[in-house]
Amino acid sequence: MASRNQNKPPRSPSIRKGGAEELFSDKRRRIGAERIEQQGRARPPLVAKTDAANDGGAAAASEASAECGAVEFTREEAEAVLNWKPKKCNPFDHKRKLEQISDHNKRLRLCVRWYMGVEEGCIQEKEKLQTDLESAQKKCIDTENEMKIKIAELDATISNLRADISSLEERFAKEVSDKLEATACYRKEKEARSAAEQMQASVSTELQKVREEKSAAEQKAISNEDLYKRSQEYNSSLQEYNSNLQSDLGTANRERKQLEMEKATIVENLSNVRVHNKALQDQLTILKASQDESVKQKELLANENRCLREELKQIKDDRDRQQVRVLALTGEVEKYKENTGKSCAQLDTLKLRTNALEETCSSQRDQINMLQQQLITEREKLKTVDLSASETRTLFEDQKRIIRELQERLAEKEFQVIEGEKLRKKLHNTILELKGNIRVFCRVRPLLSDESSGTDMVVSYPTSTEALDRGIDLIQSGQKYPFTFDKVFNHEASQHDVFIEISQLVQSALDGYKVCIFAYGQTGSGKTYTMMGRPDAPELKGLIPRSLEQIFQISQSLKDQGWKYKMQASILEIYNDTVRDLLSSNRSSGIDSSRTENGVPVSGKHPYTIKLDVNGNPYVPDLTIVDVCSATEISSLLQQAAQSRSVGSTQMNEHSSRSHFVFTLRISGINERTEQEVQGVLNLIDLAGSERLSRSGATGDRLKEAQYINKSLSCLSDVIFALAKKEEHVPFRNSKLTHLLQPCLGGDSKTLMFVNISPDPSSTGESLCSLRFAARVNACEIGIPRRHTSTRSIDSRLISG
Ligand SMILES: Nc1ncnc2c1ncn2[C@@H]1O[C@H](COP(=O)(O)OP(=O)(O)OP(=O)(O)O)[C@@H](O)[C@H]1O
Repeated sequence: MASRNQNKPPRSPSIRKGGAEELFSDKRRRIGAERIEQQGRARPPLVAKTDAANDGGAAAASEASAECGAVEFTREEAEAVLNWKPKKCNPFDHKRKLEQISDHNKRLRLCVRWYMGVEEGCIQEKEKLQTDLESAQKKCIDTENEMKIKIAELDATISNLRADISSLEERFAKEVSDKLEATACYRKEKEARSAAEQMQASVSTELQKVREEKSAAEQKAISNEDLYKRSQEYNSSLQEYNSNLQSDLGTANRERKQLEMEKATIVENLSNVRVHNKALQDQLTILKASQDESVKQKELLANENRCLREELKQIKDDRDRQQVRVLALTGEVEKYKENTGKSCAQLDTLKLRTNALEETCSSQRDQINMLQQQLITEREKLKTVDLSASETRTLFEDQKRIIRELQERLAEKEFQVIEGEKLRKKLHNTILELKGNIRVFCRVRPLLSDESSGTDMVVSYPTSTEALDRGIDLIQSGQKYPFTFDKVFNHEASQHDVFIEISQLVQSALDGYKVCIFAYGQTGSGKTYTMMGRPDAPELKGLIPRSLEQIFQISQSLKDQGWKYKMQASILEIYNDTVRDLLSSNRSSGIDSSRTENGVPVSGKHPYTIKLDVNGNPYVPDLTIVDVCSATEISSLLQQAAQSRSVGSTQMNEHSSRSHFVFTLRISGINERTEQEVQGVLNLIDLAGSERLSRSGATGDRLKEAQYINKSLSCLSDVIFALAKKEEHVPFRNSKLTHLLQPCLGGDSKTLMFVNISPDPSSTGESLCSLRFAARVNACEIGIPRRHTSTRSIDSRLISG
């Protein structure tokens, strides 16, 4: 405050002490006073002065000038000075006006001076306040720093307090443990005290007894003393009595002796009493010593008891304090217990669940361990298996690669095979075409046992290179008739040799061509032997069973190339241009001899006719067609057909050789890989035996029969000839044989005719006719013009012989 007072702005002497602050405080007081005045109390500040100035005029001005620098203005006063207006007076009273104005100027000067002084004071005050502010800020910063330091100190204190709290807690825990120990100690001490009290009580009891005994001994000693006194009195009385009685010496001596004896007894008794008394005295002394000792012990115990009581009191105080704390802690503990009570239940359930889970976990852990062991072993196994698998995989990859290569090679080979098969078919067909779609083989059977060869050879075989195995010379009446065919089998040719030559045609049937093999020749020339052979001897099997066996063998082998074949067989015979189903189940019993067709008994059901389907191919309605899968089935069918044929012949009283036997196998092949389809037909025909009518001598039905055979054979040759020449008009279709075989004879069809020759000299004419017929068929294929102008001429020649 002293420094503040030193910084007071300079004031005019008229200004009261207190500086600008006091000025402002005065001003504030004044403004406050004005407010109070406005509220009720009127203050006549400078108004009176102003009025006085206004009214006083020059006097006021002079007064103001006299008090220059000592005038204070309020705001209103200053405003009044600033807003001063000259009073209305006589407009011509200039002197008065001038006085008023000069007075006002003086007041203005005073006011300005005052204001400047106030402003200067304000500036100083401002500077001072600034200084104070800076110092206050500095103080503030200092205080802040101090506060920070104090905060740090407080933090340290807090940490110390926390450490203290922790130490106190530790101490509390220690004290609790001490308390427990003290409680245990107290309990022990209590027990010791109770034991001591009991001991004290027993000692007190003993002491009381001793005291009682002492008192009893004292009374006894008193009584003994009384007795002694009385005894002494009695002795004295006795002495007096002795003295009295001395006179009576004798008696008295006796009495004295007696008395002495009594006295000795009494003395003895007295000594005994004394001894007893001494013993009692000793006992009393001992008891006193014991009492003293007991008293000392009692004092010691009392002191100890006192100490223990003090300690107990302290312990009790401690205990009370601890109990207060314990109560507080117990309250907290109760709260905790309340909180923990719920948690305990949850904890129990959780414990139960945890136990259960732990049990599960332990069992699962065991399982996991076991499984891990298994896993380890399995992993080891897996490793070994992986190794072997990788090796196997490598091998597998190699094998796969090899398989792929092999598959590629296989596909390539299959493609090559297919292409080769196509090529083979093409070449095979080309070869056959080159050989001729219509070929003629000649077979000469050996002489039978009942036939005589005679001296002249009927048949000879040219040995020239170009005619070797192809030429045959027939000698009749010394004249040699040379013929050339595609192949000539002499009498030594076996069935196998013959089949080798025709096996290619069988292959053609599987390739989808129509193949027709038939045997032509005179009766007994060996047609049936060639076609059917002898069923009892396998090596003598004919072309039909051999061809069918080959068909099934090849079809089986072609399965690998994707070919699937369906075979359907039918067997019929044509007798006198009447068709007979040889596989019909009612064939044997169904012949009604009363019903005939062309003189032939026919089935009771109906005669078999040949019709054309939508493609123009002939078929026989109701003909038995059997699906066949093996050559065995075929052989059984052939047996059935042979049986039906012989039964039919017997019933008709005809020989089976006079009917045409036609075995037809329709082959449907499909290749799913190459999507190829083939439809082949294999016709194996054993024609009826031709004969020279002139020589046979047949008449009636037999003649008609022979005429039919020759006619049908002539028709067949004509049809073959016409088809080979691709003539539009095919003659002689009225024969059921040609009608049935026509689709198998033209175009790409393969036709093979066996001409069977008998070496019997008696049938040389028939052989010549057969050879000529075969030569005509052979000639049409190779383009040789017919040597005969008309088939009729041949027929007529055949018929005329
Ligand atoms: N190549 C041959 N080797 C041995 N014996 C044969 C040969 N050809 C035919 N024969 C025998 O000749 C006899 C007549 O043969 P086969 O019955 O086959 O003649 P065919 O032409 O069928 O007569 P048909 O026209 O009357 O039926 C039979 O006993 C047959 O065994």
